[in-house]
Amino acid sequence: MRITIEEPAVAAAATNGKAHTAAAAAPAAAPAPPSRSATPPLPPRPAADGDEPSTVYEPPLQEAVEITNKRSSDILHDPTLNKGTAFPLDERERLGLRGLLPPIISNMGVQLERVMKDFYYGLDQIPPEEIGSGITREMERRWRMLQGLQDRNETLFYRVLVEHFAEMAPIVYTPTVGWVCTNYHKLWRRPRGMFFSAGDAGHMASMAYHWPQEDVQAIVVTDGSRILGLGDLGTNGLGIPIGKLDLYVAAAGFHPSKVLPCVIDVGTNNARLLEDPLYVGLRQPRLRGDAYYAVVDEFVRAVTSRWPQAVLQFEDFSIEHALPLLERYRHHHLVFNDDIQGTAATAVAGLYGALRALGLPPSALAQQRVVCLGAGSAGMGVVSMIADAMVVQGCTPEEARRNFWVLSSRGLITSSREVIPSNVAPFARPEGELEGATLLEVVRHARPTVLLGLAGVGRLFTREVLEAAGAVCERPIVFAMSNPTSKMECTAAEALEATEGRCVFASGSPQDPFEFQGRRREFGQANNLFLFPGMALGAYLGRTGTVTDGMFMKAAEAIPELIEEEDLAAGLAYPRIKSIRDISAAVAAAVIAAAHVEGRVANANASAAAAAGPEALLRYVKRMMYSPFEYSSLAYRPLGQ
Ligand SMILES: NC(=O)c1ccc[n+]([C@@H]2O[C@H](COP(=O)([O-])OP(=O)(O)OC[C@H]3O[C@@H](n4cnc5c(N)ncnc54)[C@H](O)[C@@H]3O)[C@@H](O)[C@H]2O)c1
Ligand SMILES: O=C(O)C[C@H](O)C(=O)O
Ligand SMILES: [Mg+2]
Repeated sequence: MRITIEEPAVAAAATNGKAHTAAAAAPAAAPAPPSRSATPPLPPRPAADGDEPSTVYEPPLQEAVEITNKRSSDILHDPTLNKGTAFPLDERERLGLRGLLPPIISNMGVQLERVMKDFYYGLDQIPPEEIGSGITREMERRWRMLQGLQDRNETLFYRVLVEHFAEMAPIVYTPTVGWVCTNYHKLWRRPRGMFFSAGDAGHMASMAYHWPQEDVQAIVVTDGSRILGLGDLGTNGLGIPIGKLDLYVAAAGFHPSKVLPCVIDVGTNNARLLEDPLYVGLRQPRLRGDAYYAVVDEFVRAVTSRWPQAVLQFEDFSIEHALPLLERYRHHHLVFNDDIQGTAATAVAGLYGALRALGLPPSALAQQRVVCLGAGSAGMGVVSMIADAMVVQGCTPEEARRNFWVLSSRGLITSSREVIPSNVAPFARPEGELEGATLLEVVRHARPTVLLGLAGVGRLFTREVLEAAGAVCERPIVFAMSNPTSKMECTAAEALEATEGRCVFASGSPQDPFEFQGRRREFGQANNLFLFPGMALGAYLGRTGTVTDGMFMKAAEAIPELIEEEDLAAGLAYPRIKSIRDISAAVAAAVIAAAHVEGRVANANASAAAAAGPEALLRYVKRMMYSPFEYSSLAYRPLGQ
């Protein structure tokens, strides 16, 4: 319900000194006569049918004051009340909107500019060519269409997404989501998720209560500092948690109303965004050091106090903060870092899958020689977990470490380098072994069986590198894991051509099948989408308190079991993503089983299911998953009607 107060414009002019609304700016009317009583005179009664015409009725000018008893998202979803990014701070505070809108308060002129740029669609948005050859205008159109559906009817949106996951994941998720984040401030329609910023210090705990859902089970948060391989996109990075949580619902059966995408805006160092009048994030350089951690700590306290059972996934934090934040919270909170841990488990799963495809047992992992391009959050997470998996397969930690050659932007890392981060040091090659060597030199020298790309730069697996990999190994495993498509180390076609079709290839961003040497070739997607939805579901259902390395290891081992025999014969290292719900259920069950062995399952039902054995546990997980295949009833109906 809404109450509209209409006041004579002169009153507004008297208090404010100048007319400041569209209505008040209309041509001036004669001032009302001074009143002798304390109550203002009633306006003349409008003429009614049958009245003698006397004077022309002149309605008082209206000041646009509207008082509403609606709050928070109900206001944003009421088109007559909504002002989008133009809500001033006092209204944001009084109406429970703080946190539901980006931190910048725009005026209508900026909003108008955004609309007009969109009206001349495509003239201002970054052309898809710049984001990557994988994104076409048709993909943009499909993204807009699906987003409209999600805003109107989430049940139908998720039904469509579940039924057509393989076609639609590349639209709502990687790689199209990279284009969405780059253009987020230009595509802006209505907010989804929450915005916490450095300007909200001291307010975050109360802001969490502005979110209308009492029961939030999963939160994905970014600070926008390393969005895919696209760098610092500031508040625009919120597109990534939104895409990840779309997969939480579609792939793992979280209820759509119980997931919460968040961005922590501590500024951006992206000059293009800072100069763009349409940018909706804080216009300041990124906070660092103690000031940065104070903001993230307050955010974590705010959301974990309001929703203590929720799983919190950290996503796309730059190398400076990704590992320190994980270490800061992982021992006391239900958190994980998808880029470090989810990617690592995905790579281990893919290697087990590739070995199966090559007809080798899991124990063969311990004999692989691995060259990893990229020593960042993802690269070192992957290398460390593969080494742990090699130990599971029978070698000593020292033997495992000798199987790796890791390169950063300065080439091969050896212990003769002056500064080596502590998580990289165990994998530095011995002093004197080709410090700073190029990838090509390293491939020729190390004779790898596995080539991993996690540098986020694009096309570093050149034809020469791939030919060398094919020359030193009969069936090299090549995973070009950087995202989005433009940052992949090589395409599937490049890998196959350079190795005469012998390599087992997978990539972080999807690759279409094609004919090669008279045979249709398809490829696995080495993307953490195999891990994070099921990991979160298992941790949430189990109420596991924390997320351990053991839970990730068991999740990784569960995935290759699900590759179909005919797909193994065709050289696929991963199961097909059309089976993503079964895969996520299996991952969740593996996670609960591992946590059960570690004595961490606090939910009695999950614990009993784990105790009853793998089949009972999988059945329990599947029954707990939300399905968008039926609308739920919003009116009471006796059973059977
Ligand atoms: N497929 C997946 O599931 C998945 C998961 C996580 C991250 N990624 C992708 O991995 C990439 C890296 O992510 P990150 O979080 O590790 O980033 P990061 O910034 O932490 O690390 C990047 C690393 O690449 C190295 N590097 C940069 N240029 C290089 C060059 N020319 N040669 C060799 N190394 C170079 C840097 O030195 C650094 O070690 C991104 O593109 C991201 O999208 C993919
Ligand atoms: O988002 C993805 O597609 C995978 C991964 O988390 C990444 O950062 O690239
Ligand atoms: Mg990521």
